[in-house]
Amino acid sequence: MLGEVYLTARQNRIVSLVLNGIYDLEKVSQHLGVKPEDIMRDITELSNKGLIVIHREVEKKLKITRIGKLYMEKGLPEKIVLSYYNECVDKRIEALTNCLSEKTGLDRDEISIGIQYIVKAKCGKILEGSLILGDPLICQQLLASAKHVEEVLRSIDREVKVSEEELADLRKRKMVEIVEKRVLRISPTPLLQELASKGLIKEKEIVTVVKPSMALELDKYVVKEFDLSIPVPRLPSVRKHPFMEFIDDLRDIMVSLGFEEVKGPHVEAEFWNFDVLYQAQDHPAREIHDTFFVKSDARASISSQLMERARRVHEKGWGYKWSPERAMRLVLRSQTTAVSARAIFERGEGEYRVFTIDRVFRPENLDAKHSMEFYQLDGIIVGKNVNFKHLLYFFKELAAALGIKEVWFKPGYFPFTEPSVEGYIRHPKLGWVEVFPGGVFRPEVMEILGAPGVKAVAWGIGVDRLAMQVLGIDDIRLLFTTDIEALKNMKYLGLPYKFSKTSGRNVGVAEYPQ
Ligand SMILES: N[C@@H](Cc1ccccc1)C(=O)O
Repeated sequence: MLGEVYLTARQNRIVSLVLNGIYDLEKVSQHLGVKPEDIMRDITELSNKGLIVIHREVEKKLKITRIGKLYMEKGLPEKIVLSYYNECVDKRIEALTNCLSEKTGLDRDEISIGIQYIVKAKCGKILEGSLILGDPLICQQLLASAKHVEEVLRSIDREVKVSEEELADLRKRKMVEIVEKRVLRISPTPLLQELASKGLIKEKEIVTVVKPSMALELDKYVVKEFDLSIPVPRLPSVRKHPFMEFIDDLRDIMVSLGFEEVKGPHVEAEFWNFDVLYQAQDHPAREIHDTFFVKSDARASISSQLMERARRVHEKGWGYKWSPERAMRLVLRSQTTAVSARAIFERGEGEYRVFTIDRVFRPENLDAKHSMEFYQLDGIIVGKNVNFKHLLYFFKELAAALGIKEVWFKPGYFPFTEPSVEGYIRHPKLGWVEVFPGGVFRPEVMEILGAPGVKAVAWGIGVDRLAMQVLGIDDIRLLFTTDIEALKNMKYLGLPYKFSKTSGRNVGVAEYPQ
């Protein structure tokens, strides 16, 4: 005999949606005006009661890429080139590209792609460096097929099915991509259908605690029974990203060595990134590494007294006309030495040690050893009697704390330090890698920063390279990966003195400098 089944109001609504053929969990949750994850508990309970079945599926969906969206909005580049071709007088590729780009707002790369398609389709050819259109019939065909592609894009956008052939072309041109989506579907069981048809599904308030106030109308409620036999879901244990763990440990080491942590902005004035470091505005040393410039009219504000000091020191030392306008422009900081400089300016004379661990940005081509953004650990030791030996000692001390046995030093060059040093450590696969650049800040730097005559040793350590050594990886991209499998394989055992002998990592103690 089937008995009555009690459901909460929400479970009852879910059940009636499912009985009406709405199986997609996302749609069900939309009907209820909540997020899918909010009804997971109800879904599990309904499934435990044998009323619904949960199906987990992977659905392939088409996604329009950034390029696809651009083409949908502006039209395919070949169409644009053809439609505006007559409006540009100079048909030489360079001039034509500029003209079309100006007229249409499409960037030059896209215009070039348009021209390539026109040539490939034989609607035009390049004669003596100019694009000359040919057979109008062929161009008409090209236009028609471009329009068709745009229509296909719009169909995909409206989630209308398109043919494999049509798709192939769009995928080749990277207008769409296939993304996999995990979807949950639920369907009614025969039991549910039977209960529903006999009107045995009842809605009640389901409570876990009976309060005295309910005593008089107990039949309004159902007290929920706990089913302790249901296995609890096993969640993967959550842990910090190994690279972040390593950075935390680095921070710990710095603090234990008596350093105070400071922070500075990612968007920085050229002034702090270069000028205070005595990197001449007209000198290639300024481009010792490439820099991302911020496309904006915004300018930094810097005290005029400080600017004046920078001007005086630059003009006296380098003999050129220093430009305050240039100094006020904004960049993505290319070195955290900007933060060290700010710290000296704020603290002035006296004795102190500060450090910062943070991201810097440089336009590099991404490969195993280079990334456009990476971490640096910059620090300074400031005081009247600080000297170069303190710097070498610091590097050795840090290496020792990290369990790195070999450090090799050679003289180096940096525009703002003299003397300068480059310290190398040995990576099992990559060989000797430079991770410890540093030096004594030049007197000019200290003068600009308002601490004339004070000594400071400074460094800017490549944290990522250090991490590659410590984490045993040989590709910098892995440090930023979100691929769980790759992350599982990345073992960070912690600092040498933090793990037990049984953990298997065998590190020796670094030798201290004499
Ligand atoms: N900022 C330098 C490193 C450095 C910092 C401080 C002193 C000397 C060198 C770089 O990024 O290459």
